[in-house]
Amino acid sequence: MSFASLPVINLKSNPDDIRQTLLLASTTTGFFYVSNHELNSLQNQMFSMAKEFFYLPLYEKLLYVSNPTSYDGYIRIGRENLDSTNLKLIDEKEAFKMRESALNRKDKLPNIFSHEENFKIIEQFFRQCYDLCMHLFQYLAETFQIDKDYFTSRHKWNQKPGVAIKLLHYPPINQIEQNTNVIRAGAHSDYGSLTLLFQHDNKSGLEVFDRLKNCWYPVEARNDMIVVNFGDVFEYWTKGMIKSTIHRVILPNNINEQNQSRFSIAFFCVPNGDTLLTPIPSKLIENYIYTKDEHAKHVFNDNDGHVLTAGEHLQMRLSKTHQY
Ligand SMILES: O=C(O)CCC(=O)C(=O)O
Ligand SMILES: [Fe+2]
Repeated sequence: MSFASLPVINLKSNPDDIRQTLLLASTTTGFFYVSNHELNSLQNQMFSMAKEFFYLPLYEKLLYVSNPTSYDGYIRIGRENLDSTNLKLIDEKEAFKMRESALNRKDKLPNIFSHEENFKIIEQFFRQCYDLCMHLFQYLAETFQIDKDYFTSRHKWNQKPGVAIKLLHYPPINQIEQNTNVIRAGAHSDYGSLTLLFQHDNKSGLEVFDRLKNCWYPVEARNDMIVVNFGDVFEYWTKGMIKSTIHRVILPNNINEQNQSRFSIAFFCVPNGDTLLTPIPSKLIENYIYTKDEHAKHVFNDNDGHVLTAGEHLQMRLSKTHQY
Protein backbone atom coordinates (compact mmCIF):
# COMPACT_ATOMS: atom_id res chain seq x y z
CA MET A 1 0.00 0.00 0.00
CA SER A 2 1.51 3.27 -1.00
CA PHE A 3 0.55 6.92 -1.23
CA ALA A 4 2.16 7.04 -4.67
CA SER A 5 -0.60 4.83 -6.06
CA LEU A 6 -3.60 4.59 -3.79
CA PRO A 7 -5.23 1.20 -3.29
CA VAL A 8 -8.33 0.44 -5.37
CA ILE A 9 -11.35 -1.39 -3.99
CA ASN A 10 -13.28 -2.97 -6.80
CA LEU A 11 -16.84 -3.34 -5.52
CA LYS A 12 -17.43 -6.26 -7.87
CA SER A 13 -14.48 -8.28 -6.60
CA ASN A 14 -14.87 -11.03 -4.03
CA PRO A 15 -15.66 -10.05 -0.41
CA ASP A 16 -12.39 -11.46 0.97
CA ASP A 17 -10.37 -9.24 -1.37
CA ILE A 18 -12.50 -6.24 -0.43
CA ARG A 19 -12.03 -6.86 3.31
CA GLN A 20 -8.30 -7.34 2.93
CA THR A 21 -7.76 -4.19 0.84
CA LEU A 22 -10.00 -2.20 3.17
CA LEU A 23 -7.95 -3.22 6.21
CA LEU A 24 -4.66 -2.39 4.51
CA ALA A 25 -5.91 0.91 3.11
CA SER A 26 -7.47 2.05 6.37
CA THR A 27 -4.33 1.42 8.40
CA THR A 28 -1.79 2.79 5.92
CA THR A 29 -2.94 5.47 3.49
CA GLY A 30 -6.39 6.16 4.98
CA PHE A 31 -7.34 6.94 1.36
CA PHE A 32 -8.41 4.62 -1.44
CA TYR A 33 -10.33 4.56 -4.72
CA VAL A 34 -13.60 2.72 -5.22
CA SER A 35 -14.19 1.35 -8.69
CA ASN A 36 -17.19 -0.35 -10.27
CA HIS A 37 -19.69 1.74 -8.32
CA GLU A 38 -23.09 2.74 -9.62
CA LEU A 39 -23.01 6.47 -9.08
CA ASN A 40 -21.57 7.55 -12.44
CA SER A 41 -24.64 9.04 -14.06
CA LEU A 42 -25.98 10.62 -10.84
CA GLN A 43 -22.56 12.14 -10.24
CA ASN A 44 -22.57 13.79 -13.69
CA GLN A 45 -26.04 15.19 -13.09
CA MET A 46 -24.91 16.55 -9.72
CA PHE A 47 -21.94 18.29 -11.37
CA SER A 48 -24.21 19.94 -13.99
CA MET A 49 -26.43 21.23 -11.24
CA ALA A 50 -23.49 22.48 -9.17
CA LYS A 51 -22.10 24.39 -12.17
CA GLU A 52 -25.47 25.99 -12.83
CA PHE A 53 -25.61 27.15 -9.21
CA PHE A 54 -22.04 28.49 -8.96
CA TYR A 55 -22.40 30.45 -12.23
CA LEU A 56 -25.28 32.47 -10.73
CA PRO A 57 -24.45 36.06 -9.78
CA LEU A 58 -23.03 36.42 -6.27
CA TYR A 59 -26.07 38.31 -4.93
CA GLU A 60 -28.34 35.36 -5.80
CA LYS A 61 -26.03 32.85 -4.12
CA LEU A 62 -25.86 35.07 -1.05
CA LEU A 63 -29.60 34.63 -0.55
CA TYR A 64 -28.71 31.13 0.66
CA VAL A 65 -25.67 32.02 2.71
CA SER A 66 -24.72 29.57 5.48
CA ASN A 67 -24.93 30.51 9.17
CA PRO A 68 -22.93 29.56 12.27
CA THR A 69 -25.60 27.30 13.74
CA SER A 70 -26.07 24.89 10.89
CA TYR A 71 -23.12 25.61 8.55
CA ASP A 72 -25.55 24.68 5.75
CA GLY A 73 -25.99 26.68 2.58
CA TYR A 74 -23.71 28.84 0.48
CA ILE A 75 -20.16 29.50 1.68
CA ARG A 76 -18.47 32.34 -0.19
CA ILE A 77 -14.76 32.55 -0.98
CA GLY A 78 -12.59 33.04 2.10
CA ARG A 79 -15.24 32.03 4.66
CA GLU A 80 -14.15 28.44 5.15
CA ASN A 81 -10.39 28.04 5.48
CA LEU A 82 -9.62 24.43 6.15
CA ASP A 83 -6.10 24.74 7.55
CA SER A 84 -6.89 25.89 11.08
CA THR A 85 -3.17 25.93 11.96
CA ASN A 86 -2.45 28.74 9.49
CA LEU A 87 -4.99 31.52 9.92
CA LYS A 88 -3.45 33.64 7.16
CA LEU A 89 -4.02 31.05 4.46
CA ILE A 90 -7.19 31.66 2.43
CA ASP A 91 -9.04 28.88 0.59
CA GLU A 92 -9.97 30.07 -2.90
CA LYS A 93 -13.18 28.15 -3.11
CA GLU A 94 -16.90 28.59 -2.80
CA ALA A 95 -19.20 25.83 -1.64
CA PHE A 96 -22.79 24.84 -1.08
CA LYS A 97 -23.48 22.45 1.77
CA MET A 98 -26.66 20.47 2.35
CA ARG A 99 -27.36 18.03 5.12
CA GLU A 100 -29.80 15.24 4.58
CA SER A 101 -32.35 17.24 6.63
CA ALA A 102 -32.40 19.75 3.73
CA LEU A 103 -34.49 17.15 1.92
CA ASN A 104 -37.33 17.92 4.34
CA ARG A 105 -37.06 21.66 3.69
CA LYS A 106 -37.23 21.75 -0.07
CA ASP A 107 -38.74 25.26 -0.10
CA LYS A 108 -35.59 26.68 1.55
CA LEU A 109 -33.31 25.44 -1.25
CA PRO A 110 -32.28 27.50 -4.29
CA ASN A 111 -34.65 26.92 -7.26
CA ILE A 112 -31.98 24.99 -9.14
CA PHE A 113 -31.98 22.34 -6.40
CA SER A 114 -35.68 22.34 -5.49
CA HIS A 115 -36.78 21.97 -9.11
CA GLU A 116 -38.57 18.62 -9.24
CA GLU A 117 -36.20 16.62 -11.45
CA ASN A 118 -33.09 17.99 -9.80
CA PHE A 119 -34.47 17.41 -6.33
CA LYS A 120 -35.02 13.73 -7.19
CA ILE A 121 -31.41 13.48 -8.34
CA ILE A 122 -30.18 15.03 -5.08
CA GLU A 123 -32.33 12.61 -3.04
CA GLN A 124 -31.01 9.62 -4.96
CA PHE A 125 -27.44 10.84 -4.73
CA PHE A 126 -27.74 11.26 -0.94
CA ARG A 127 -29.22 7.80 -0.55
CA GLN A 128 -26.74 6.02 -2.79
CA CYS A 129 -23.73 7.67 -1.18
CA TYR A 130 -25.11 6.73 2.24
CA ASP A 131 -25.77 3.13 1.15
CA LEU A 132 -22.24 2.83 -0.22
CA CYS A 133 -20.80 4.01 3.11
CA MET A 134 -22.98 1.53 5.03
CA HIS A 135 -21.82 -1.24 2.72
CA LEU A 136 -18.17 -0.38 3.37
CA PHE A 137 -18.87 -0.17 7.12
CA GLN A 138 -20.21 -3.71 7.16
CA TYR A 139 -17.07 -4.99 5.47
CA LEU A 140 -14.97 -3.00 7.90
CA ALA A 141 -16.82 -4.40 10.93
CA GLU A 142 -16.17 -7.93 9.64
CA THR A 143 -12.52 -7.05 9.16
CA PHE A 144 -12.27 -5.88 12.75
CA GLN A 145 -14.26 -8.93 13.90
CA ILE A 146 -17.00 -6.99 15.61
CA ASP A 147 -20.79 -7.04 15.25
CA LYS A 148 -21.55 -6.49 11.55
CA ASP A 149 -23.91 -3.63 12.43
CA TYR A 150 -21.54 -1.94 14.88
CA PHE A 151 -20.81 1.00 12.56
CA THR A 152 -24.09 1.13 10.65
CA SER A 153 -26.13 1.25 13.89
CA ARG A 154 -24.22 4.43 14.78
CA HIS A 155 -25.09 6.04 11.46
CA LYS A 156 -28.89 5.95 11.45
CA TRP A 157 -30.41 7.85 8.56
CA ASN A 158 -32.36 10.93 9.50
CA GLN A 159 -30.69 11.64 12.81
CA LYS A 160 -28.67 14.70 13.74
CA PRO A 161 -26.23 16.02 12.67
CA GLY A 162 -26.86 14.02 9.48
CA VAL A 163 -24.79 13.16 6.46
CA ALA A 164 -23.89 16.08 4.19
CA ILE A 165 -23.14 16.89 0.59
CA LYS A 166 -20.74 19.69 -0.20
CA LEU A 167 -20.58 21.04 -3.74
CA LEU A 168 -17.27 22.77 -4.34
CA HIS A 169 -16.09 25.28 -6.91
CA TYR A 170 -12.50 26.46 -7.17
CA PRO A 171 -12.44 29.45 -9.56
CA PRO A 172 -9.73 30.01 -12.18
CA ILE A 173 -6.66 31.36 -10.45
CA ASN A 174 -6.21 34.31 -12.79
CA GLN A 175 -9.19 35.77 -10.92
CA ILE A 176 -7.25 35.75 -7.65
CA GLU A 177 -5.87 39.00 -6.27
CA GLN A 178 -2.07 39.14 -6.37
CA ASN A 179 0.04 38.92 -3.22
CA THR A 180 -2.45 36.99 -1.17
CA ASN A 181 -1.59 33.82 0.68
CA VAL A 182 -3.92 31.35 -1.01
CA ILE A 183 -4.49 27.69 -1.68
CA ARG A 184 -7.52 25.92 -3.13
CA ALA A 185 -8.25 23.93 0.06
CA GLY A 186 -5.93 24.15 3.08
CA ALA A 187 -4.43 21.06 4.71
CA HIS A 188 -6.94 19.29 6.94
CA SER A 189 -8.32 15.96 7.98
CA ASP A 190 -12.05 15.29 7.66
CA TYR A 191 -14.18 15.42 10.81
CA GLY A 192 -16.61 12.57 10.31
CA SER A 193 -16.23 8.84 9.74
CA LEU A 194 -15.94 8.43 5.97
CA THR A 195 -15.82 10.85 3.03
CA LEU A 196 -16.64 10.08 -0.60
CA LEU A 197 -14.97 12.52 -2.94
CA PHE A 198 -16.13 12.92 -6.53
CA GLN A 199 -13.74 14.64 -8.89
CA HIS A 200 -14.54 15.93 -12.32
CA ASP A 201 -13.00 16.59 -15.73
CA ASN A 202 -9.77 14.95 -14.57
CA LYS A 203 -8.87 18.17 -12.76
CA SER A 204 -6.01 17.43 -10.42
CA GLY A 205 -4.80 19.30 -7.35
CA LEU A 206 -5.75 16.97 -4.50
CA GLU A 207 -2.75 15.87 -2.42
CA VAL A 208 -2.46 13.49 0.53
CA PHE A 209 0.09 13.69 3.32
CA ASP A 210 2.25 10.69 4.18
CA ARG A 211 3.00 11.08 7.92
CA LEU A 212 5.86 8.60 7.93
CA LYS A 213 7.75 10.10 5.00
CA ASN A 214 6.64 13.64 5.83
CA CYS A 215 5.73 14.49 2.25
CA TRP A 216 2.76 15.14 -0.04
CA TYR A 217 1.57 12.91 -2.87
CA PRO A 218 -0.78 13.95 -5.69
CA VAL A 219 -4.03 12.00 -6.10
CA GLU A 220 -4.99 11.48 -9.70
CA ALA A 221 -8.49 12.76 -10.45
CA ARG A 222 -10.43 9.91 -12.00
CA ASN A 223 -13.96 10.49 -13.27
CA ASP A 224 -14.72 6.77 -13.05
CA MET A 225 -13.59 6.19 -9.47
CA ILE A 226 -14.61 7.67 -6.13
CA VAL A 227 -11.84 8.76 -3.77
CA VAL A 228 -12.72 7.55 -0.27
CA ASN A 229 -11.04 8.57 2.96
CA PHE A 230 -11.41 7.96 6.67
CA GLY A 231 -12.11 10.88 8.99
CA ASP A 232 -11.16 11.69 12.59
CA VAL A 233 -13.94 9.52 14.05
CA PHE A 234 -12.16 6.35 12.94
CA GLU A 235 -8.87 7.60 14.32
CA TYR A 236 -10.57 7.89 17.72
CA TRP A 237 -12.45 4.60 17.38
CA THR A 238 -9.29 2.66 16.59
CA LYS A 239 -6.78 4.41 18.88
CA GLY A 240 -5.03 5.74 15.80
CA MET A 241 -4.78 2.42 13.94
CA ILE A 242 -6.98 3.80 11.15
CA LYS A 243 -5.56 7.02 9.80
CA SER A 244 -7.51 10.21 9.27
CA THR A 245 -5.11 11.36 6.60
CA ILE A 246 -4.40 15.04 6.04
CA HIS A 247 -5.10 16.30 2.54
CA ARG A 248 -5.31 19.59 0.62
CA VAL A 249 -6.00 20.99 -2.84
CA ILE A 250 -3.16 23.03 -4.32
CA LEU A 251 -3.26 25.68 -7.04
CA PRO A 252 -2.43 24.20 -10.45
CA ASN A 253 0.94 25.06 -12.00
CA ASN A 254 -0.23 24.05 -15.44
CA ILE A 255 -1.23 27.28 -17.23
CA ASN A 256 -4.18 25.60 -18.92
CA GLU A 257 -5.69 24.48 -15.65
CA GLN A 258 -4.97 27.83 -14.02
CA ASN A 259 -7.46 29.41 -16.39
CA GLN A 260 -10.15 26.90 -15.59
CA SER A 261 -12.51 26.20 -12.72
CA ARG A 262 -12.21 22.99 -10.74
CA PHE A 263 -15.37 21.34 -9.40
CA SER A 264 -15.64 18.55 -6.87
CA ILE A 265 -18.33 17.05 -4.64
CA ALA A 266 -17.77 15.63 -1.17
CA PHE A 267 -20.19 13.39 0.69
CA PHE A 268 -19.46 13.49 4.41
CA CYS A 269 -20.67 10.52 6.40
CA VAL A 270 -20.89 11.37 10.10
CA PRO A 271 -22.13 9.26 13.02
CA ASN A 272 -25.24 10.21 14.96
CA GLY A 273 -24.41 13.09 17.29
CA ASP A 274 -24.45 11.23 20.63
CA THR A 275 -22.06 8.49 19.45
CA LEU A 276 -19.09 8.16 21.82
CA LEU A 277 -15.62 8.38 20.35
CA THR A 278 -14.32 5.48 22.45
CA PRO A 279 -12.37 2.51 21.03
CA ILE A 280 -14.37 -0.18 19.25
CA PRO A 281 -14.63 -3.58 21.00
CA SER A 282 -12.22 -5.33 18.67
CA LYS A 283 -9.35 -7.61 19.65
CA LEU A 284 -7.25 -5.92 16.99
CA ILE A 285 -7.68 -2.59 18.74
CA GLU A 286 -7.36 -3.94 22.30
CA ASN A 287 -3.91 -5.20 21.44
CA TYR A 288 -2.94 -2.15 19.47
CA ILE A 289 -0.39 0.06 21.13
CA TYR A 290 -1.63 3.60 21.05
CA THR A 291 1.02 6.08 20.01
CA LYS A 292 0.23 9.74 20.17
CA ASP A 293 0.99 10.89 16.68
CA GLU A 294 2.22 14.39 16.08
CA HIS A 295 0.04 14.64 12.99
CA ALA A 296 -3.07 13.63 14.87
CA LYS A 297 -2.87 16.55 17.28
CA HIS A 298 -6.15 17.81 15.91
CA VAL A 299 -7.71 14.52 16.95
CA PHE A 300 -6.05 13.73 20.25
CA ASN A 301 -6.09 17.12 21.87
CA ASP A 302 -6.47 17.17 25.61
CA ASN A 303 -10.06 16.79 26.63
CA ASP A 304 -9.41 16.62 30.40
CA GLY A 305 -10.67 13.07 30.51
CA HIS A 306 -14.02 14.04 28.95
CA VAL A 307 -15.15 11.50 26.36
CA LEU A 308 -16.08 13.37 23.24
CA THR A 309 -19.15 12.58 21.21
CA ALA A 310 -19.09 12.63 17.42
CA GLY A 311 -21.43 15.65 17.51
CA GLU A 312 -19.15 17.66 19.83
CA HIS A 313 -16.10 16.86 17.76
CA LEU A 314 -17.83 17.93 14.54
CA GLN A 315 -19.02 21.20 16.05
CA MET A 316 -15.57 21.96 17.44
CA ARG A 317 -13.85 21.40 14.10
CA LEU A 318 -16.45 23.34 12.11
CA SER A 319 -16.23 26.35 14.41
CA LYS A 320 -12.46 26.50 13.91
CA THR A 321 -12.59 26.62 10.13
CA HIS A 322 -15.54 28.93 9.38
CA GLN A 323 -15.41 32.71 9.55
CA TYR A 324 -18.60 34.71 9.98
O1 LIG B 1 -12.09 19.29 -3.55
C1 LIG B 1 -11.41 18.36 -3.15
O2 LIG B 1 -10.85 17.59 -3.95
C2 LIG B 1 -11.20 18.11 -1.67
C3 LIG B 1 -12.17 18.81 -0.76
C4 LIG B 1 -12.02 18.41 0.68
O3 LIG B 1 -11.10 17.75 1.06
C5 LIG B 1 -13.05 18.80 1.69
O4 LIG B 1 -13.90 19.65 1.40
O5 LIG B 1 -13.01 18.26 2.81
FE1 LIG C 1 -11.41 16.99 3.09
